[in-house]
Amino acid sequence: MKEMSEIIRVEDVWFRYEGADFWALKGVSLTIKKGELLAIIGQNGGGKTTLAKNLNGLLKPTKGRVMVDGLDTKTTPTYEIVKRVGYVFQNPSHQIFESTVWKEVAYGPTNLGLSQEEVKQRVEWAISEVGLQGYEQYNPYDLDYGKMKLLTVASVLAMKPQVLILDEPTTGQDHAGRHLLSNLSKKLNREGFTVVIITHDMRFVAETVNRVVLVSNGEILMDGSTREVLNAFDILKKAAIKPPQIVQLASELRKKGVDINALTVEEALQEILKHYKG
Ligand SMILES: Nc1ncnc2c1ncn2[C@@H]1O[C@H](COP(=O)(O)OP(=O)(O)OP(=O)(O)O)[C@@H](O)[C@H]1O
Repeated sequence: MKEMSEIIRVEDVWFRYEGADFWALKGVSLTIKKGELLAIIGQNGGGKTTLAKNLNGLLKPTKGRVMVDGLDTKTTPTYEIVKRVGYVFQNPSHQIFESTVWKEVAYGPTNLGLSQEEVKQRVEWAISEVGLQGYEQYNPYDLDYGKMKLLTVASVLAMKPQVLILDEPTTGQDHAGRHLLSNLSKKLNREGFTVVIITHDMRFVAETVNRVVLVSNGEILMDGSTREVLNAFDILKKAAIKPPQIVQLASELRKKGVDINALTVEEALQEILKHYKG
């Protein structure tokens, strides 16, 4: 297998918000390799967003350091970091401020100082990546919530960052929207983007990512494959997280001697059919 090189390294990071009397991050260390598709999970207030904002230089560690593509976020201008690590905010209205979809997506690449032709190519590419062709002249606020979310992804993609951070992408999404975002995350990852998803949506995690970092109370409780972490019931419980129902069902079935290790409905279906057909 091809050795993946490192894109982000978090070294013993401690973070305290100005004026706060507690540490939001307490000695977090983490390495993210190019081409990974991972989730940072944890209960509300555990430190996920604080960690994610330290990954793209929006926040700088109080102690310790974060290296992005070999650059120390504390001593490198933030725009150099933001160019490499794009952040899609949880709430689209915190990110959208132009009057059309086209202008919104063009904003980032224009600010990078690219030629008009290059901006045009990037906008067309980013809009088609997320499937918003035909909506270029819409006012972003006339789009439904799911499409608004796709627009914020396109705006960040148009900057062609190496890493894409999606903060709680499934909040406010219906089933179809969640499915679309899961497929989009996987597609972008296949195309070479490193994708980091911050979420407490365990079903989305099971369906989407390969690696899971569990953050609780400002610390990393576990870092492993999706299958390992979602099956570590005792550790998840410490972080007040319930594994997806399919994972719980598979665990109960294993106790009864049924050989099943599914994370998703599709996997369970395949394993069950194999059993019956075999
Ligand atoms: N601007 C701020 N000033 C002071 N404290 C903050 C600030 N933002 C977050 N915190 C605190 O830092 C801790 C970690 O918050 P953080 O937002 O990183 O958690 P989270 O896991 O992302 O939670 P959520 O899912 O609710 O976003 C919490 O105790 C939170 O109240």
